[in-house]
Amino acid sequence: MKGMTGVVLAGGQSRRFGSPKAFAKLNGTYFFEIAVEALRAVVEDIYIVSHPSLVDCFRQHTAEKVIMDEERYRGQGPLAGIYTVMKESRTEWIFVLPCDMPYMRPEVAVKLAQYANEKFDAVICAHFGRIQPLVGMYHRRTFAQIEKLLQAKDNRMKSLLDRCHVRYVTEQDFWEDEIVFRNVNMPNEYGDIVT
Ligand SMILES: Nc1nc2c(ncn2[C@@H]2O[C@H](COP(=O)(O)OP(=O)(O)OP(=O)(O)O)[C@@H](O)[C@H]2O)c(=O)[nH]1
Ligand SMILES: [Mg+2]
Repeated sequence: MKGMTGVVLAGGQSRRFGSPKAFAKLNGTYFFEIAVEALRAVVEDIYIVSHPSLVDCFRQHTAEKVIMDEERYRGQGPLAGIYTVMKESRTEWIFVLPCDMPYMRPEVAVKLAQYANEKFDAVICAHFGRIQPLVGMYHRRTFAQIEKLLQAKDNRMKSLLDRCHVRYVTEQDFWEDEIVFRNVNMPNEYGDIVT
């Protein structure tokens, strides 16, 4: 879709996982590639936003753009990643996915993208009663608010959503298997994942 930039959030430390989650594999595919493939179904331009220790590794494994969280907000979590890509890109919307949802599918991105609507600041998956702030679209007009939160060291995605006009997309809008929203935190959570 024109007017939308894709973002793979991959700047976490994977402390609980023990090795970089972006490079864990499901059925032979790196986790980050699963997110890239899902985004590719809806956007032309994709950024992987990570931290200095992983940039070289990403560049060896992908032709996508790889950038680092803006230095002044580094370590402040996904909000810093979103901020960085909004600064780098020009589109009205950015479509965010985390690098640790290996069951994510392109169809989810396609269906969610249909809910992009100028009336809202953010359009976020909230299937089965669980808000997924890292599976959704953020309008550029949220940039100033994001910056304000980062400056105040309030890094919670919830703080941003509380200050935005959000369209929560649920199973009543489109049905999806619960599994697609599973995010991996520990190495032994699921049997089919290879670290
Ligand atoms: N760009 C960016 N992404 C982040 C940052 N912190 C977390 N993420 C990403 O946000 C998603 C969810 O984060 P977590 O589940 O906490 O992953 P994590 O921080 O790597 O793992 P832990 O160290 O165990 O908390 C993952 O895709 C992370 O890579 C950050 O500071 N910058
Ligand atoms: Mg974390």
